[in-house]
Parts: sequence; C-alpha cells; structure tokens
Amino acid sequence: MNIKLLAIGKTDSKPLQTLMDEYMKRLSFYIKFDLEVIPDIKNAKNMSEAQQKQKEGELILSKIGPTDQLILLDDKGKEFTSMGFADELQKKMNSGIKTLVFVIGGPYGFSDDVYKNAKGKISLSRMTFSHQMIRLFIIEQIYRGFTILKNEPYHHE
Ligand SMILES: C[S@@+](CC[C@H](N)C(=O)[O-])C[C@H]1O[C@@H](n2cnc3c(N)ncnc32)[C@H](O)[C@@H]1O
Repeated sequence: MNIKLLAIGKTDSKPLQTLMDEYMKRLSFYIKFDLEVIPDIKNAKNMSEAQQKQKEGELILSKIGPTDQLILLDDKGKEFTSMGFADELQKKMNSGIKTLVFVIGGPYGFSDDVYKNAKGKISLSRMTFSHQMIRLFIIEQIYRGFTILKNEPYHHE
C-alpha cells in the first residue's frame, strides 16, 4: 500500500515545512508516502465560501484515482488513540488497498461531493486546527503508527 496526503495551498511557514520534511523522511523508511499540494485557488477573494469549497472539491476529486481509498481529515470524524490508528493502518494494508489517500480540506472544509466520495472521516481532535498545521500532525501520527506496528521505541503508552 502507498499513502498519499492531499492538501490545499503551499505551506507558507518554513519551520512547519522543515518539521514536515523531517517526519516524511522518517516515514519513508516504512512506506511510500507522497504529499501532493493542490495550489491555492486563484481569485478566491472574489468567491463565496460555498464557491471556494466547490472549486476545491472539484480539484480534490480530480486527483483521486478509481482504486484509491479516500479518507478525510475532519474535526467531526472518528477519533482514534495512536494505538488504534496504528491498528487501522494495519487493517487498511491487509485489505489490499493500493493507495490510501488522506485529504485535508481548505479553510472552509469540504464540499458535499467530497464527503460523498469519501470512505471515512478521521478527527485528530474535536478542536479545529489550521489547514496548514494539520498536515504536520497527521504525518507525525502516520509515522507514529508505523513505529507502533514495528515495535520501535518511539511511542510510549
Ligand atoms: C480550518 S479547517 C476547516 C474548518 C471548517 N470549518 C470545517 O468545517 O471543516 C481546515 C481543514 O483542516 C483539517 N482539520 C482541522 N482540524 C482538524 C481536526 N481536529 N481533525 C482532523 N482534521 C482537521 C480538515 O481537513 C479541515 O477541512
């Protein structure tokens, strides 16, 4: 299985990008992982929230292949412990999925079409984080999940 993280808008913070690069490097020892960034929508300032979500949704769905499994990062999604998330990653690998795609929404979240095409929604907290910061948090949790599956001394219960 490969994992892809799809996000909207370039990371504008260098320290955040440095941390993401560090965890993506660590993660690459366990699995093929790609971050794909969809460029910010042009003229978003002249769009309503709904129009921006719709446009971002079209771009997100255009990046999803027919055999990809789409999981949304959503503060109203299912919550896991890190151990539970590691189990979930193992189940996904066992189920023969070729590419598991985690998607982070734009500043206003996802369009209805994106929700309709998703296989699941996961929440990293009931609190809302910025669409930039959540990238680092999910990358670190995926990395943590693999260290749990490999019994490596990164995660401590
Ligand atoms: C600023 S938030 C959007 C908030 C928007 N009101 C909504 O309803 O989704 C931008 C994106 O960050 C991600 N995100 C933010 N907080 C999250 C959390 N606690 N768990 C999972 N994803 C989160 C989601 O993908 C969300 O679409």
